[in-house]
Amino acid sequence: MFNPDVRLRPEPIPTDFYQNSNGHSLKLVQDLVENLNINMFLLSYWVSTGFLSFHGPTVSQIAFLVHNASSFSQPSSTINPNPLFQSLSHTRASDITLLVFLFVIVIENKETSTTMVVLSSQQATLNDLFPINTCKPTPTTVLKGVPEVDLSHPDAKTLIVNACIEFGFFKAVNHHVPLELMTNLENETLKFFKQTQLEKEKAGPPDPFGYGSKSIGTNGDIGWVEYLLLNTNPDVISPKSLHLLHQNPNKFRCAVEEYILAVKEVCCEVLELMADGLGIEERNVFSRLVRDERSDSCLRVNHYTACGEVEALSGGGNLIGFGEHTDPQIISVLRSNNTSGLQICLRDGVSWVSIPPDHTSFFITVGDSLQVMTNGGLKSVKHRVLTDTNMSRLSMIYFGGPPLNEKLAPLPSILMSKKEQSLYKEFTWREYKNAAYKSRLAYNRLSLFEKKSAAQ
Ligand SMILES: C=C1C[C@]23C[C@@]1(O)CC[C@H]2[C@@]12CC[C@H](O)[C@@](C)(C(=O)O1)[C@H]2[C@@H]3C(=O)O
Ligand SMILES: O=C(O)CCC(=O)C(=O)O
Ligand SMILES: [Fe+2]
Repeated sequence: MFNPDVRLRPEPIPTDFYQNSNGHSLKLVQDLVENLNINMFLLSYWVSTGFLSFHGPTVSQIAFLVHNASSFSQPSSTINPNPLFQSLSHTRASDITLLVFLFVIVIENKETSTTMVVLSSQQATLNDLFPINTCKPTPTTVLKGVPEVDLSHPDAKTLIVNACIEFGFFKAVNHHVPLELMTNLENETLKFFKQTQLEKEKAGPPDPFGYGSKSIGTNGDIGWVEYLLLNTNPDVISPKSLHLLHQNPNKFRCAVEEYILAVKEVCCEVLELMADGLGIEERNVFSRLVRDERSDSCLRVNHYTACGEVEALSGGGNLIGFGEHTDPQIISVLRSNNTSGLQICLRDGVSWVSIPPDHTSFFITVGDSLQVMTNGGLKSVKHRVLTDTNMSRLSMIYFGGPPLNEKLAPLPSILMSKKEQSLYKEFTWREYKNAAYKSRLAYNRLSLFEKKSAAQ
């Protein structure tokens, strides 16, 4: 972690303060320090912020300082920026005329209280340095037969179960949530995202709730995304979520609350249809967990700005907005604007297909907890988001989760009717969530809870 004394000293960086690993980069740093009047404070601010682009009338060069987010636990919002920083505005990558990339690794020596900045090669390309991965520029396969279920259709329960067995995913139409309610939240959150970076960061860093940018979770995952993560239960609402709701205009709060009420209903309706479709007598076996007043559900709003020139610079592939993962909860209910980007992985485990967006519908994904409760009958679906070059994507996802103390294990009725052995150990949602939040996005978290003998 950064030494706060060093961080706050507004002095030029002494030349011997940084070292380069290969003899190329020193001049670049000197140029940056001299031409841009960068002082120690500012450099530290960038580093602890993790990723920042800037421009200004007197600034002829633009720098991206990139680091592995997991190496810094110092929250950027605790740093009081100096006036120089305030005069620099956050800018979209596509506004940038000249890019200079630095890869900065800060090594702190606790004994001597010194910090060394090691810079990678000046010649390094974006591909070498940019930590947001890209996908190979291969033609995208669009899933033609996206399973679509009219929630009011008499066969909905069977169609849902079939889609969840085949894809772990389906599109829900005829859900009775007014479009206006969805666009209202979309517009209110867009107002939030349009604020300056400094303003937005007052609601961060995510703990996991709050505003986050580029860093996803706390284990080094990075994507071309900024987001708001809120927990939805008023009784267990985190101080960060509360602060966000109260700091922002009333309209924002109403939009969030109204949306949560409506989307929770959709979530429970789908879960009841699923239980029915699986032949489970207790229709509310899944939905009661989400309806429970202690339910640990949350709402996430992801904003993926168009990646423009950064994409071109990165070799033409799409930037990863949100890397591949499964959602740990029971099911997730996703609604997005009409910008594409969502992809799911087919059951072969290797083919990725794009899901055409539909701003009037919900997309439902099976989460890990449902996989456990159905003993693997319904499997959680790997999904990811790639950014669009020209259009921003805004998505809001409701993650229906059980109460923290809820024990998760395959349902006895499923084991009996299918004459199966349990594939999973019993664990509480708290235990699973803790393990999940310690893992990287792409990690197969359920493997930690599989019964080894049954899995073989
Ligand atoms: C890298 C991570 C982000 C995440 C927590 C985790 O350690 C692994 C699971 C991630 C995920 C995916 C679905 C949801 O977006 C999320 C809120 C969740 O419950 O699990 C995120 C977590 C997060 O962003 O903190
Ligand atoms: O933003 C999206 O469309 C999906 C993001 C996602 O999968 C998540 O937040 O867990
Ligand atoms: Fe997800």
